[in-house]
Amino acid sequence: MIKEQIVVTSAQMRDIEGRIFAGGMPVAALMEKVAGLISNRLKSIIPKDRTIGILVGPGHNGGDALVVARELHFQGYQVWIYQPFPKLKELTSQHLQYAQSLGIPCYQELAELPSCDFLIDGLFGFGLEREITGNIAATINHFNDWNCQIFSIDLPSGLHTDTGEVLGTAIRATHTFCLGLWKQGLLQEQALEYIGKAELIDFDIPLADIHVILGEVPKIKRITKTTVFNTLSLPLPPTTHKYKSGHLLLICGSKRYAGGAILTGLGARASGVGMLSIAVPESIKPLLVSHLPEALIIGCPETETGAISDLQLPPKTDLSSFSAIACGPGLTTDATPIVEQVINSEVPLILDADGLNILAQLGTIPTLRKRQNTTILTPHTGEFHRLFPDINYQDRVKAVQTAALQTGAVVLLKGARIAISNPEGVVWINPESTPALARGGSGDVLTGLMGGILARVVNKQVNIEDVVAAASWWHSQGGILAAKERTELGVDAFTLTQYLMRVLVDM
Ligand SMILES: NC(=O)C1=CN([C@@H]2O[C@H](COP(=O)(O)OP(=O)(O)OC[C@H]3O[C@@H](n4cnc5c(N)ncnc54)[C@H](OP(=O)(O)O)[C@@H]3O)[C@@H](O)[C@H]2O)[C@@H](O)CC1
Ligand SMILES: Nc1ncnc2c1ncn2[C@@H]1O[C@H](COP(=O)(O)OP(=O)(O)O)[C@@H](O)[C@H]1O
Ligand SMILES: [K+]
Repeated sequence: MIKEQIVVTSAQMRDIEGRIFAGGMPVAALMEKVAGLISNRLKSIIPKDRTIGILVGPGHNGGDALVVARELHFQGYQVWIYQPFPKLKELTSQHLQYAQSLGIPCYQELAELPSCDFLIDGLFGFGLEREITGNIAATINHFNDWNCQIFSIDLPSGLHTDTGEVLGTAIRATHTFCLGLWKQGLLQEQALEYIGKAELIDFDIPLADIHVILGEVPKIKRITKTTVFNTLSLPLPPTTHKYKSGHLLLICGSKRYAGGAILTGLGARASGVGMLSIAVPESIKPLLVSHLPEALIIGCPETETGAISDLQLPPKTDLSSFSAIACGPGLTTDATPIVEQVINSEVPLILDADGLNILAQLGTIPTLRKRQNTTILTPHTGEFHRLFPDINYQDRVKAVQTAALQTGAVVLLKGARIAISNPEGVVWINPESTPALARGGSGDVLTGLMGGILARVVNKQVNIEDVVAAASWWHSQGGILAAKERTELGVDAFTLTQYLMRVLVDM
């Protein structure tokens, strides 16, 4: 387990910190070390002739900020300190006293503050547990209106360390230096507008202490390139053949939503799956053949509305012939019997889009638990709400854990920060993405890609949540790469499919 993958709550961080101190590390020494690393990072970013305002809170986040102030002062920066609190923790108070003795200007009143080019936010860290109100709230809003870059220490002051919720108000940082281990709140969607560019400052927390608190395999993890690479099962064995690289059945599309089937197929193509079969209504079969000549397109009888009415598989084939099924994009809700049929099969199954809407209509979510094989559900927030109206998705990590526990499925909640949970509550969070993906059809691409990876590796002793994580990461990285080359407006879903392979090339 690498540190970049580990995610902690404030209680876990406090326990880990407690072990370090109990082991003999002096608190002041650790603060000195951490703040030294932050100062070095700032020196590499901020030119020497700039003025830096340091915002100091009552706890050790404020203490970190004061050590940073002192170090930057010695490096020749113009520094001032703003400290509005009547009472400080002892160590913080000592650092303030020393900064004052060095002649660093210290202010308690907003009105007295000189201007500056950069702000360092050391108001609150993981010790913030209640709403910020009154003067302090007004102060934070005031600094947000200064048009300058803000570097937050540990996390933007005002964010809940675990949920990323704004507690009253919060600093809108342009950069966040997360200390030691990733705090869960920084990976939650609602924190996104506040954290800017986030990076981890690794201050050598012993792995042994982490393992004692989080277990050998932590439950909540951040997806990294390494996770993905291990799951993709590369390089291919030299003697492989097409049926050893998985056979995916996609069930998707309707006369109304033919494009969704093409996009799902192109997503699956990018996965490198050995065999791809795509069941669609008969009337759109020629269209699919023209876009995916390598796939076996199964034209099915259709309803009057142009949805699949009967899954007519080729002779000598039944659902168990496939390594995995991905079902849903573009089906319309007229394909209800098909969704019931795949749920009743014993094949590893991904349900997306109308597959989920039908599931919600059927009201048979608990029957998913009876499935003998893997089930993966990939709702966006609207679909999630239809499926799980009683689950509050404000804390997305808790929400996916609850949904996975209820269904026995691996649940992926889409959005700017995808969260994935297996029924045991093992969570992956996708830490990087791009709003360029917020366009119709990009979810269809994800379903196809995930289906293909699942079919390829399902019999290779991989964890299913790792497969889902790998697909999410790959999909997001495709979006990021495409947006870099084509701008955020240039990433339509078809274009996205063309960038997926490039992600692997660059890996
Ligand atoms: N973990 C590590 O290994 C290391 C951690 N380090 C650093 O320590 C930070 C955590 O420090 P921390 O525990 O002192 O808490 P912190 O976030 O500074 O603030 C809590 C203070 O705020 C107050 N307060 C709370 N809510 C309030 C409100 N709404 N309005 C007003 N006041 C409020 C509360 O006082 P209270 O009134 O509750 O007594 C308390 O005094 C951490 O983020 C990191 O930067 C590094 O130095 C070394 C390595
Ligand atoms: N703001 C955003 N930032 C990053 N990714 C996003 C954002 N909004 C949506 N996405 C991603 O785009 C995809 C959209 O999927 P979905 O809503 O199912 O679209 P569709 O059904 O039209 O294909 C998901 O992978 C989702 O995580
Ligand atoms: K902070």
